[in-house]
Amino acid sequence: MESMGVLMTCPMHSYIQEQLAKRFNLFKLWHFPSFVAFAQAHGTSVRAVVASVKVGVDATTIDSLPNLQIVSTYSVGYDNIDLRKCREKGIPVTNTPDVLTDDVADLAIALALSLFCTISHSPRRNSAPHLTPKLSGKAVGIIGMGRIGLAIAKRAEAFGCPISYHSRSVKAESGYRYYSNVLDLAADSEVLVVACTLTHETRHIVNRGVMDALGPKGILINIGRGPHVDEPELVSALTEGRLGGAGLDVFEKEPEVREELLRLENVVLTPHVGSDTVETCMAMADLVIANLEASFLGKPLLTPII
Ligand SMILES: O=CC(=O)O
Repeated sequence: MESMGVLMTCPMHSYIQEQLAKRFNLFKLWHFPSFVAFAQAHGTSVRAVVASVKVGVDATTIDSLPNLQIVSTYSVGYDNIDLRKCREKGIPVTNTPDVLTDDVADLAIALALSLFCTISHSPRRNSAPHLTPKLSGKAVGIIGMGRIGLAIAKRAEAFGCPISYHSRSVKAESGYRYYSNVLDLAADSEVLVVACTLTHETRHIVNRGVMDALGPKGILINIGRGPHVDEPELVSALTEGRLGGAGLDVFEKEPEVREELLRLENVVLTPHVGSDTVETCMAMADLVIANLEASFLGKPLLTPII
């Protein structure tokens, strides 16, 4: 398959870059002065685009690659892929579900533990005694009860936390308490975790009202997407003490992080690294490659979104 043109939209981890380069005719978009320059020189050679959370695939890209037959994103989220355009052109899109679920759920718990137990800024031994609230037993509300939401719930259950959730539909088999309304979920939660897909409907699902309902002792954890949370409102709520704290892996305008968030004491931040473990990045890369190979061989795709 060495002749198959595969375009990477941005730098990714070394393993996926090496594996793609071994198997296909790999084009790295960032080595070209512009997309237009790339498309003029190589547009007709491209059979697949590999995207990531950093750089997705827009309608112009899809329209400029006449032989494109698959878009495969090295991520579970696909909010930065123009699905409407892909559907219109009959181009399938794949993502990397399941393989990263554990890592993202682990990070959600790590952020919560870090905030509650102030691990990340624990007092020096000889400073005044400083007590923190405990995580065990706190009421946890989860927005989104998909694979990742469920994995977070299982972990939080092990801490003795009662679990409630909001999602598009009731997941009766989960056995957790369902809220049709995020505001009510927040009011009854001490920790609110955002774990849903980013869509038009879930943009700013955590707004001022939700933050106020969570309250001055409440903790917000976001391992979903930055735009799920109204960030200026988050900064105000944290600064004014209307919200207890926030653990954030994602931000509204990545890779930028609001200056105010960096200065706040009741905040723990990680730079969108929810799936960045060695094992998971390899499994994600292998899944991207397996989808590309299936597409090139005319076989069924492993993890199609459309
Ligand atoms: O954010 C990470 C992903 O969507 O995989």
